[in-house]
Amino acid sequence: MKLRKLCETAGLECGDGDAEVTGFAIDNRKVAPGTVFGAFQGAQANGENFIPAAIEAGAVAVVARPETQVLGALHIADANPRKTFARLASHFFTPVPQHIVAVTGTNGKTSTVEMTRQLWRMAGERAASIGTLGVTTPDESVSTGLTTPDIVTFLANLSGLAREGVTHVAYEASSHGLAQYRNEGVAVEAAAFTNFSRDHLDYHADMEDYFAAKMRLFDEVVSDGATAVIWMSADGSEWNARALDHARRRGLATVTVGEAGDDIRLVGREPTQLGQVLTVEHGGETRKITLPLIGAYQVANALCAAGLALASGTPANLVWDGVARLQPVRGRLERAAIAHSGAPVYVDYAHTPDAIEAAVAALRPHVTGRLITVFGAGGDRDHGKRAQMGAAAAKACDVVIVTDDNPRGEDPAEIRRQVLAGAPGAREVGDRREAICAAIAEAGADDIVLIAGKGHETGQIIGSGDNMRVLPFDDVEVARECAAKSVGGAA
Ligand SMILES: CC(=O)N[C@H]1[C@@H](OP(=O)(O)OP(=O)(O)OC[C@H]2O[C@@H](n3ccc(=O)[nH]c3=O)[C@H](O)[C@@H]2O)O[C@H](CO)[C@@H](O)[C@@H]1O[C@H](C)C(=O)N[C@@H](C)C(=O)N[C@H](CCC(=O)O)C(=O)O
Ligand SMILES: Nc1ncnc2c1ncn2[C@@H]1O[C@H](COP(=O)(O)OP(=O)(O)OP(=O)(O)O)[C@@H](O)[C@H]1O
Ligand SMILES: N[C@H](CCC[C@H](N)C(=O)O)C(=O)O
Ligand SMILES: [Mg+2]
Repeated sequence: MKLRKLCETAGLECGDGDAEVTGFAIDNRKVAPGTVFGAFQGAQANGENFIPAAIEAGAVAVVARPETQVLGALHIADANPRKTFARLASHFFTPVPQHIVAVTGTNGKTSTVEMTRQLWRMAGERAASIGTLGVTTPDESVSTGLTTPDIVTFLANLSGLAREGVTHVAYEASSHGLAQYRNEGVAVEAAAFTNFSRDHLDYHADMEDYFAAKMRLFDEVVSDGATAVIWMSADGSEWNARALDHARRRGLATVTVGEAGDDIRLVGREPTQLGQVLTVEHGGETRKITLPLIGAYQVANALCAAGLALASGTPANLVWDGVARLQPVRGRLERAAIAHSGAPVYVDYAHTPDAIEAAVAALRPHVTGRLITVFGAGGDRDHGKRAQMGAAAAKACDVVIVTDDNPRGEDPAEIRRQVLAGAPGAREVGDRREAICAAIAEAGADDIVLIAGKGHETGQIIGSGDNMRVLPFDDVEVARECAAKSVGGAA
């Protein structure tokens, strides 16, 4: 496609620009002849320094701030180059699937996009999801490494999915992704907000800044007239009420969901051994639905997913039938093993204080003995959440073992110390395998073991920069190994 034509379609002024555009890149090392290069100031590097190298490699245009120097290629100047780049690229990567929905929130994004994908699939649609678990299509699941891929990968994935015949996509909009304009430029017909609590304060200045990043989804990213699906918990989170305000101010259709929701109202929840029976009011009808998953948090995600599927036009009877057939999401309260003693061992991706509380609350009704929890906190991430995670575990569990979880560039002992500061009485076992085996060996028949923090992850990240290594590590596999070895039973 000619550059001038592309600019015109995107509503940008690019002068003559008769060069042929062959692709887009935000990393000069990925530039080929005909590429449009996005030069962004980042957290680690300044992409503007790579403009000459990008032009040398064949870039025909550079999207960059007005004050940068671009010699030998067209300068598409904008004070917000990431936004303009996304807009331009979105007119190159076409067509995209007809139905696109997004999910944001501190916890529950991956679960909700995955459940939305499942609901669509059960309703007979060709559906995919994009998020922490990678790109999941009707045929396969491919990891992208980040929750929200970079804008080029995101748009290329969407158009690739459309070419494969996928018509419905649910994607996870992380706060990093939203702040960096990594996932936009396409028509988003509905978006969900799950919840908001502490995380990522290494990246965002404070909770307000973090919330503002999330609110870009309703304020700017979704299409005019889109639907906002908002969880409204019984305890009335102020953040969720504020999210609703944002949606209303933008003039979106709103669907409130939950105990305090008006549109999809959860009026009852009875835990059973392997799931829960929900009473849900929607569209003037009251339904009893058996959700084959445990834990209040999975209900929240399932109902938000239902809200998104309904907003995309999936018929209500198919959506609610689907909710009763949802499959577990990998690494989210996944029952990994049974110890010799009979104690079940669960793996969960809880890595925030709120998530630990939610995961423990999910298991508590199923424990007659002790709840034994093993977890740690990631390195090079929000330090302030560590003691709070420790406190959440210590308050609600009977035995807490603090271990390592992706120490990255930090000293693991120091991370554990910060977690332990909030968890009086907790034990410290640095080696994660040893910690998991200790918990499983100690569990008696009436106990439950929770291994939190890594969920679906398959590696332990040690070191950073050039010294970064990923050692194979899978909580589910390790739990099985330890269970096979366990001789069972606390005294
Ligand atoms: C803090 C953060 O979000 N960083 C991401 C972000 O970096 P950045 O824009 O700050 O880029 P940078 O590395 O400073 O470089 C600036 C620019 O120079 C370019 N560059 C750089 C070097 C070079 O040789 N040539 C070149 O052109 C880069 O491509 C970039 O455009 O954009 C990069 C390109 O897409 C990402 O690789 C990088 O993810 C890093 C590795 C990361 O760890 N990100 C995590 C924190 C993250 O994004 N997590 C979220 C949330 C997780 C969740 O809670 O679910 C996620 O969405 O995954
Ligand atoms: N609705 C919810 N409310 C509270 N906690 C939740 C909720 N959903 C999930 N969690 C907790 O958060 C963990 C991560 O869930 P999930 O992967 O769905 O979230 P996420 O938002 O995608 O996380 P990330 O930001 O790492 O991508 C779960 O394992 C669970 O412990
Ligand atoms: N998307 C999250 C995942 C955290 C998972 C946990 N295992 C950790 O490493 O802290 C992040 O990058 O902050
Ligand atoms: Mg996720």
